[in-house]
Amino acid sequence: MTLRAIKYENNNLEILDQLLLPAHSKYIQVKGVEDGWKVINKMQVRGAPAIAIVGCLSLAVEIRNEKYESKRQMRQEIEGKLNYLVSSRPTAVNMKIAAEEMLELANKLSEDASITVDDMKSKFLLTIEHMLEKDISDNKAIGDNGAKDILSHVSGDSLVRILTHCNTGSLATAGYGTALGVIRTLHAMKRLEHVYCTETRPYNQGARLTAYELVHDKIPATLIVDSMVAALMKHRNISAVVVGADRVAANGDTANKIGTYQIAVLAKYHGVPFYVAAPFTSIDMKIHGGEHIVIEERPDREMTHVGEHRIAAKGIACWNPAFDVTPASLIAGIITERGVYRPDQLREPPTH
Ligand SMILES: CSC[C@H]1O[C@H](OP(=O)(O)O)[C@H](O)[C@@H]1O
Repeated sequence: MTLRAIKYENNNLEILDQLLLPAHSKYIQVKGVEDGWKVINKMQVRGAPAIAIVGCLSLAVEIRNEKYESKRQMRQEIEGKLNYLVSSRPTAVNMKIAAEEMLELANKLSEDASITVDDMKSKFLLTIEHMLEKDISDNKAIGDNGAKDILSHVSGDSLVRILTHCNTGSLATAGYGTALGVIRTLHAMKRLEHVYCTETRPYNQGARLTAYELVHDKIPATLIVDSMVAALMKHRNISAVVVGADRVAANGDTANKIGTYQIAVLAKYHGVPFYVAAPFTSIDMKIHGGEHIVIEERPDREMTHVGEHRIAAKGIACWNPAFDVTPASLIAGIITERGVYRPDQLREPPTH
């Protein structure tokens, strides 16, 4: 049974409530855009690609049974709902890119005199539904491209040891995953000796979600605390670090889960190649560099409590940025569905 963060059948949208994992596996229904905004903002569903897919599917669920007077009215309502969904979380670019693309489609359809308002709705809904299968095929291509590049830097048929951070698997996407997709492919090729996954405080995507996926898939793995990364690189022969991305700027600077930047610095110090795995739906060509990426700050309670249990002294001030930016200079390769690129190749990827 494959792990699914998102279930969408017969216009019924459900998401796996990731705040309850790994103890409880419970799906909750998303009945429209308001629900979509809430489950994304609360991080019941999270992960850059999954955010865009759930956001757009929540729009699909909402508009499917709506009656519109005209294509113009439909387009105007779509724009307002898409802008609302983009506001649910500011750092990952996928929802913003999806909203721009869906609005461009709505404009094109509303200006096409040869189609009716019902034609416009069905074409619009089909495009959203296609996001699910496209994300999975992108992730499998990322897995293949990443595994091939990592193995090209090791001798013979030796096995590799990979460190990853946060969760970038089936629980962050429509399925298979980005960085975890590379790990799944290496495992399928029987070239993966071991995975190390960080706990990823304070939301614990690594301990609660990545460990859950790795155990589910029976992939040999060890959980480490975030502060163990330097010791791990010193004492274990890590072949590569592979992480995901929430927003890659045009120069390759990458915003990803908090803690990624310090792992990249340690990888540079220890001579370990550091890869970012991300589909082009996570690459923001409209911003030059990482200094323009808005970093979401989350509630103090996500640091001071684990569930209902307080672990930090009452009254202490907290700083809880959910992401940090890794400069392109620390990134060996950006693994995409189209190939693996050096950061400076993103603007004009080489044609292989
Ligand atoms: C393929 S998921 C990309 C990215 O999203 C995660 O952030 P969050 O759990 O806050 O949504 C994490 O940064 C992953 O690397």
